[in-house]
Amino acid sequence: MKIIEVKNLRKRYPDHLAVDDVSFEVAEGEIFGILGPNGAGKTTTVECVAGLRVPDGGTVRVTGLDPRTDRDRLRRVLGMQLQSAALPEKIKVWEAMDLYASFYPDPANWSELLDRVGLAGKREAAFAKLSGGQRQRLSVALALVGRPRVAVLDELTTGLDPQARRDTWELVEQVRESGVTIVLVTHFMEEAERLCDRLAIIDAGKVVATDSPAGLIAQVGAEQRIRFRPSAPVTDDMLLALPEVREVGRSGAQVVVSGTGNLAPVLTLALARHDIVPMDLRIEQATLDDAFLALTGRQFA
Ligand SMILES: Nc1ncnc2c1ncn2[C@@H]1O[C@H](COP(=O)(O)OP(=O)(O)OP(=O)(O)O)[C@@H](O)[C@H]1O
Repeated sequence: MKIIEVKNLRKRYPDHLAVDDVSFEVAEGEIFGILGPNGAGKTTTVECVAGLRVPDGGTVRVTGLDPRTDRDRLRRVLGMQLQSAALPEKIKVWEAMDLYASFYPDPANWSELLDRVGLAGKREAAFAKLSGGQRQRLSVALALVGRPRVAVLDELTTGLDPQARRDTWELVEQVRESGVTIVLVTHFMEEAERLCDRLAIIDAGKVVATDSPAGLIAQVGAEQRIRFRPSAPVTDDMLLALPEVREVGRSGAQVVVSGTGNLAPVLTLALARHDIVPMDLRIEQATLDDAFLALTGRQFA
């Protein structure tokens, strides 16, 4: 079932067309990414989805609700984590949770939620005293306190150190496992690749492509490169006979094979059939960066 449907969304600020033509659908239970460089229109898009901005064109439906006319009902199904949780410095963690819970008719048990996001020990701490990662965890808990079916997480890991970022990714996966559909706004390729089931790449207010991370990479025919040292001589012809292989190069004792599709398993199987072991095997996978470059003609800023 489609939990979110966005068709031909358009939003103009007085001096800037922020969202030109954005369409996508989010299925129940998935982690759907909205990936794009700074200023691409990601935040404006999700603000329209959450009913925080009124679009100039197009349609948005969230569980069938129109954010423009069903704001109250929408608030109960969609939880929004804002880009930088703007809480008063002195508010304590438990006070913030209690306050947000009071906005909903049937809130989650916020004490359990704090436990789930790893902040049980910080109940009495003031917002100002939390680390960046803890603030983000709190903002996720606040987005979940109304028991939403969809949580929109915007730039969740910006400014976090690598460990805090990984912890936050785990949290996002746990939230999804608990049955909440997630829309994840990010400008981190690695984050999108790691977490999202599917994603829309947005550039200059338009969707450039929508697919799974692997699908996007395959769509642009981005290549993988495999390097290895064969345990016995291997001919170029033998490798080029595999449909997945496009090019074979040599670098000293190393063979460098470029290609697409299931290159790695196909290649290792073919070598095994010839009793050749690929020593020091290294796979250089194409990434979403490569896909972005191929789709837009420029590097991801
Ligand atoms: N309230 C506003 N008034 C005028 N222009 C705005 C407003 N909000 C955003 N913009 C402009 O619209 C464009 C899209 O902004 P938006 O925040 O949606 O992009 P984004 O992809 O989320 O980028 P970022 O990751 O930097 O937030 C940008 O050029 C931005 O400067």
